[in-house]
Amino acid sequence: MPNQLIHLQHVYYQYEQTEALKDITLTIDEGDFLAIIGPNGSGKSTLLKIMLGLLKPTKGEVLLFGKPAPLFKERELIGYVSQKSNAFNTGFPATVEEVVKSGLTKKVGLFHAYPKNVQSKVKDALTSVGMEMFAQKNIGDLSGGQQQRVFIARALISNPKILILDEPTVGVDSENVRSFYHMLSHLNREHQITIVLVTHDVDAVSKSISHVACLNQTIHFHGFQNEMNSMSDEQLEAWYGHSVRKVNHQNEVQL
Ligand SMILES: Nc1ncnc2c1ncn2[C@@H]1O[C@H](COP(=O)(O)OP(=O)(O)OP(=O)(O)O)[C@@H](O)[C@H]1O
Repeated sequence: MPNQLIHLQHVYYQYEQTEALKDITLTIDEGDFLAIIGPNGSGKSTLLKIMLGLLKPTKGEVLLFGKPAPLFKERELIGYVSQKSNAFNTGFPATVEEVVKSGLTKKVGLFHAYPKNVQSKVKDALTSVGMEMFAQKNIGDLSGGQQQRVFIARALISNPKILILDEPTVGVDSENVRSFYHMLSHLNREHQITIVLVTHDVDAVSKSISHVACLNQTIHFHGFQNEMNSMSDEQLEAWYGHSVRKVNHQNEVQL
């Protein structure tokens, strides 16, 4: 039986005025590469925050690595790259190496010494995202896509088992989006890192992912990427909330 890293059971989340999530039951197994897709305001970021244990569900249960979320303490097992990472102050005078090293802070604490092998950890993290040549560059001198890779390296330095990314390709130009997803696919397949991401790039991401979840308050579909092609137009419209056009490219679905 696959190892369940995250399990949500009948989860609801209510902001003051808005019911953001309704009856979500979802399991993420070790090795999955899951894309969560859905229209604006459909609850994607809220769902990620629930998975991270940052928001407590109004109703329902969240298990992280088999433990109820409030009892889960091994935070370094879950790497997170937020939407805000790419709104980084590009004038900030930090090298790529320093940014990646700062990912260890939650493990060593602010005033503790870094481990002796910190340089090799930085190098390994940068190599895994194809950015080892940029270690001494100022982060502000990199493109949006290169910065995102550095933030992923920062999340990877504490050896997480799962990486959670909220719209990681915002600020990545369209030519580089596919190679960005290819890099994530490499992390998933070669480094055995489970990946969950929120994205609007249904077409570009489809070659890399194993699973897809279609969200609009509740989960309208969760399954293998190629099974999404079997969703009827009625199901797609119920999910998306308005008329959509499906274009099949062998195993791809474009909306
Ligand atoms: N802090 C908050 N307080 C009140 N309502 C909120 C808050 N955050 C989100 N919401 C509402 O909850 C719903 C889900 O928001 P969420 O940000 O999770 O959606 P999303 O799918 O990530 O949206 P987008 O694609 O636009 O980023 C929306 O109706 C939003 O207005």
